Amino acid sequence: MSAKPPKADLTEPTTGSNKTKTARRPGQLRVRLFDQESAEFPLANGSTITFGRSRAANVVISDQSVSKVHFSLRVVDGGVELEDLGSKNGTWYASRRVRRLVLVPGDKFWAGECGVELLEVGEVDVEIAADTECGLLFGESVAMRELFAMIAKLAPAPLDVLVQGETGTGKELTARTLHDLSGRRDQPFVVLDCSTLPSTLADAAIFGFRRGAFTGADHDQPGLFEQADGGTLFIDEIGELSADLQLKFLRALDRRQVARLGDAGKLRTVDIRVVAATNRDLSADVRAGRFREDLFHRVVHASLRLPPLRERGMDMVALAKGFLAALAEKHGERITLADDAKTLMVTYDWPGNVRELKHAIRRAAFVCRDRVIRSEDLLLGRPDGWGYKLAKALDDAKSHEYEDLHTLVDSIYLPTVLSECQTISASARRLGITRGRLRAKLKALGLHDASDR
Ligand SMILES: Nc1ncnc2c1ncn2[C@@H]1O[C@H](COP(=O)(O)OP(=O)(O)OP(=O)(O)O)[C@@H](O)[C@H]1O
Repeated sequence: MSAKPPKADLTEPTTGSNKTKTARRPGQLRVRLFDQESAEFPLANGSTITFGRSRAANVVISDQSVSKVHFSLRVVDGGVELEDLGSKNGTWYASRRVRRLVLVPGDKFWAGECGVELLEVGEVDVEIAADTECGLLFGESVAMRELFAMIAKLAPAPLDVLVQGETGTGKELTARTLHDLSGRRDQPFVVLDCSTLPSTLADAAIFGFRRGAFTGADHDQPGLFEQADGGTLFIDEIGELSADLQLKFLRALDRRQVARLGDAGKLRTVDIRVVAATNRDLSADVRAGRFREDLFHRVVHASLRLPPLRERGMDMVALAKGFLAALAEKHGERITLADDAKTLMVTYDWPGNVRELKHAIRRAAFVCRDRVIRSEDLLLGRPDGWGYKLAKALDDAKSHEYEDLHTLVDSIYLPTVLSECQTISASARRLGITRGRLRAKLKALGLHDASDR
């Protein structure tokens, strides 16, 4: 079986500059396992090093009291984060069992009975983009601009790319940017989302079918691989692929050929560049036998890691201003951020990353007073709050349009206000609208009962 690389993209990118600068960031950990020489471990931007007794760990410790994958170290703001990965004998610091802790050089801890000392966090020079924008992505932090420099290099290269990052960090936007900055930009960008593929329809959707291949197949239909011919196939959530599909993908990607259902004899050659994304640690899945190693190597010619928002310096504030500017452009209302809102944003964890920020800012823009967003308008970290429900509803509805958002805000926020204020008058006062207007809104939402109050 011959592996055919994707077509070389020789044309120059249309947007995004390749100008770079140099910056310094933490890039090396020096650690000593007790009774051993110290060892140095290089760190890619934001990456994690795992330690344990088995080969599944990045650093193997041969000590029976240490679990297979016992703990990890990762550079964060202000030190090195130690995380116990569910070990049997525990991770101990100052005689206390810990799950997560930020260490500074000189700190010692125990993994089971094995002592570990963090000696030094070394800095390295990295190349960062001079620009704070890269295609569709925005970021001022060193972490993001290091990524932009890498995207600018990889986009025109004939390489398949794996994009890793937590949910909402911008993986799809990155894939789109890789496409837009490549020579394939005038060709299709096709999305194949493995997490929403119903297994019964998966084969037909991905590989296409021939008329008569199954009941209801009344025409010939090319699958997603063929639809992406000449362009980019974005395989989202590739870690969710079933074992059966992993094998079929491997064959298709290896040969760069597909056969439609009911037409097995006819192989169709496709010229695609694959960009895959996952929020899982795919190499850990490979080590654990959940993901095929051969498929992993087939789709990972190069990989990009999107840092979580909490590791992007002050980017959340700059991004929030960008989202507000976009709203102002569309609706003519200029809304600003109060200092306490900025402080909250910088200290908050952002588990939903940029998506959570975007929703938080948009809904705050609706409910804030005097066109200023204050910390209480952001409703962060309150899973019981209407804001959280709204973010979830928005995600479910995949609706990002202002008008839809407006209705969604009303449908979730208004009943909450009503139940808190009890009467129409008090609710209208709280919302700063007339009783008549509130009644009309409730009626439009079909909330007649509530409007009777
Ligand atoms: N750096 C960025 N600049 C501007 N907008 C961004 C950035 N990153 C993400 N976004 C916005 O955040 C939202 C989530 O982005 P995207 O869908 O690309 O994330 P994802 O990592 O693919 O999410 P998931 O894992 O849940 O599929 C989108 O609305 C996107 O426009």
